[in-house]
Amino acid sequence: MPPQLRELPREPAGEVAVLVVIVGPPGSGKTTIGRALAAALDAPFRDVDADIAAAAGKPIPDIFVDEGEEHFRALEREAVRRAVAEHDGVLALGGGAVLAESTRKLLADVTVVHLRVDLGEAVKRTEIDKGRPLLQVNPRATLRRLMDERLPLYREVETFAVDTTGRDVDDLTAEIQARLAVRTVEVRDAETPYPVLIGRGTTDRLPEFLGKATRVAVLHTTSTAALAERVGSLCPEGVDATLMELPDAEDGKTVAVAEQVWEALGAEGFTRTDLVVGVGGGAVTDLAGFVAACWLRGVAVLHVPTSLLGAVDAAVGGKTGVNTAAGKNLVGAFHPPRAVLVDLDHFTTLPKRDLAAGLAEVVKAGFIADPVILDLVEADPAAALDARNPVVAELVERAIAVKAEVVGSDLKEGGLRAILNYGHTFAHAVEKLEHYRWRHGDAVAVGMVYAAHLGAITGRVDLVDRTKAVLSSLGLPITYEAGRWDDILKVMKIDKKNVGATQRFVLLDALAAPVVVDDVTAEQQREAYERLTG
Ligand SMILES: NC(=O)c1ccc[n+]([C@@H]2O[C@H](COP(=O)([O-])OP(=O)(O)OC[C@H]3O[C@@H](n4cnc5c(N)ncnc54)[C@H](O)[C@@H]3O)[C@@H](O)[C@H]2O)c1
Ligand SMILES: O=C(O)C(=O)C[C@@H](O)[C@H](O)[C@H](O)COP(=O)(O)O
Repeated sequence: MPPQLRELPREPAGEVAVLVVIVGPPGSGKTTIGRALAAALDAPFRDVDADIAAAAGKPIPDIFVDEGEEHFRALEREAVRRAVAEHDGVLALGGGAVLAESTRKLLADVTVVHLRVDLGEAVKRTEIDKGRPLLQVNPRATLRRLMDERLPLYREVETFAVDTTGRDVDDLTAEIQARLAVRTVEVRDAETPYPVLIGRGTTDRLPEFLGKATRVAVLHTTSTAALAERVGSLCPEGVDATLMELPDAEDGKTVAVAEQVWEALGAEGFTRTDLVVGVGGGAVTDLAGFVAACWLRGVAVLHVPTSLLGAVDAAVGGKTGVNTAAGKNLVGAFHPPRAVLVDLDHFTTLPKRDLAAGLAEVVKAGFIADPVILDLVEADPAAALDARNPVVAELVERAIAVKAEVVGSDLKEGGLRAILNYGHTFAHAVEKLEHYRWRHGDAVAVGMVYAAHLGAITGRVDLVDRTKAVLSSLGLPITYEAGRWDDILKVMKIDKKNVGATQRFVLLDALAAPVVVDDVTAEQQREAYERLTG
C-alpha cells in the first residue's frame, strides 16, 4: 500500500497579528513609530492617551492636576481594556499602563512590541514635550527611576523588544514589520503538538518556552558560540544558562560527546523540568535532542537551528541520534522538541556550500510533496542561494510545512514518514563510506539522483534529467565515484527502512507521489549505480 499524504497547505502558513500593541518608557517613540508602523501595515492607529483625554474632555496633564494620578490610572485601565477589545491595528499605550496587573494579564495573548531607548536620548526626546505630568521636576532622575521600575514590566508583556536609540523611524518600522511577519507552523498530531516559528528575530521568543526550567543547557559549536551567548542572555533572572560547546559537524554526533554532555548536566544538577537548547546546524540539534531524550529518560529540548538544513529538516520532527561505527544515525530516539525557533537572520552567515546542502533537503520536499518548491528553485537558483532573498523564506516555509504534515501524522515512521527518506538510502551509504566528511545535503543530492534512476529503471516516472538539472543549478553533486558498488550495497543492507533481509526504497510513481517499494532487484540497484557513475 503506497503511503498517503494528506493535502498539504500550498500557501505559506501563519499570519501577521491584527492587533499590535506598542509599549515603552516616555521618549521611546510609541506614538511616532506606532503611526509609521500603522501606515506601513495599512492598518488604523489608536493611542490610548488620546482616548483618555477625549473621554475626560481635557488633556492628560489637567487630569493629573485636577483628579490625581490614581484617578488617571483607573481611567487608563478602562481605556486599555476597551481599546484592546475593540481595535484592529496598531495601539500605543501610555508609558505607565503596564503598572496595572490587569493590563499585563490582558496583554498576555497579544502581540506587544516593546520600544526601548537609552536614558540620554529619552531625556532629549521628552524635553520637547513640556506637558508630561510626571516629568515636571528633575526630569532626568525621574525618568531614570521610571525606566528602572518599569523595565521588568515591559519585559513581562513584550513579544519582542526593539532598541530605538539613534535610529530613524523608517528603519525601525521596517525592522518591526519584518519581526511581525513570523509564521507559525504547528506540528499537530505528534504526542505533544509544538510550534515551529519562522521569521526574523524569532530567537528572542525563547523566554515564552522556558516552562518551569530553572536551568538551561545551551549546546552549540564554535560557529554558533556568539549566538549561544545571546540565547543564554535571554533567560530571565532565576534561570541559569550554561553554555556547552560541542565539536563541529559530525564530530559532535557521537556517543562520547553525548556522554560528556550528560556528565555536565549531572554536575549542573539538571532536573526533569529543566531545558536543553540546541543552537546550531543539524548535527547540534540531533545531538541536543538525543541528550535530552536520554537524560532522566527525557527532558524538554528546544531547537534554534542555524543552518538551512537544520531549519527545514533536522530540527523539526523529533528524530534525534548519533553516528556509530555501524552507521549513520543508527542509535537514537524519537523525541519531539518543545518548540523550534527558525530565525532566518541566522542563515546570512552560513557558507554558501552549506546553504546549498540545505537546499538539497528543500528540493527533496519538492519532489515528494510540493512541486512549487521545484518551480521556485528552477526559476531563479541564484535567489535560492541568497539567504537574504525573500524566496528563501518561502522555500523554508514550504519545506517545513511538508515535514510538519508528515511527522504530525507518523512520528515513529510506522508508514508515511519513510517518504522523508527519499534519496537517503544511497546518501547514508555515501556518508559512511566517506567517513562523514561529506555534507549530509551533498550526499542527499547524489542519493536523489540514484533514486531517480531507480524510478526510471523500475518503470515508474523518469525524473532523472529534472533532478540532475535542479541540483546542479545549486552547485550540488549529482554523481559518485565508480567502482564502489560492493561497499555501497553492504551499507544499504543495514538501512533502517529494511525489514529483515528485504531492502526497501522510497521511489516516486510521479512527481509528488512517493511510494515505499520492497521489490527492487539487485540488478536494478546496480544498474542505477552504473548510470549514476557513468
Ligand atoms: N533529525 C533529522 O530529522 C535530520 C534531518 C536531516 C538531517 N539531519 C542531520 O543533520 C546533520 C546535517 O545538518 P547540517 O547540514 O546543518 O550540518 P552541520 O550541523 O554539520 O552544519 C554544517 C556547518 O555549518 C556550520 N554552521 C551552522 N550554522 C551556521 C551559521 N549560522 N553560520 C555559520 N556556520 C554555521 C556548522 O558549524 C557546520 O560546520 C546531519 O548529521 C544529518 O544526519 C537530521
Ligand atoms: O525525518 C525523517 O524521517 C527523515 O527521514 C528526514 C531525513 O531528511 C533526515 O536525513 C533524517 O535524519 C534521516 O533519518 P534516518 O532515520 O534515515 O537516519
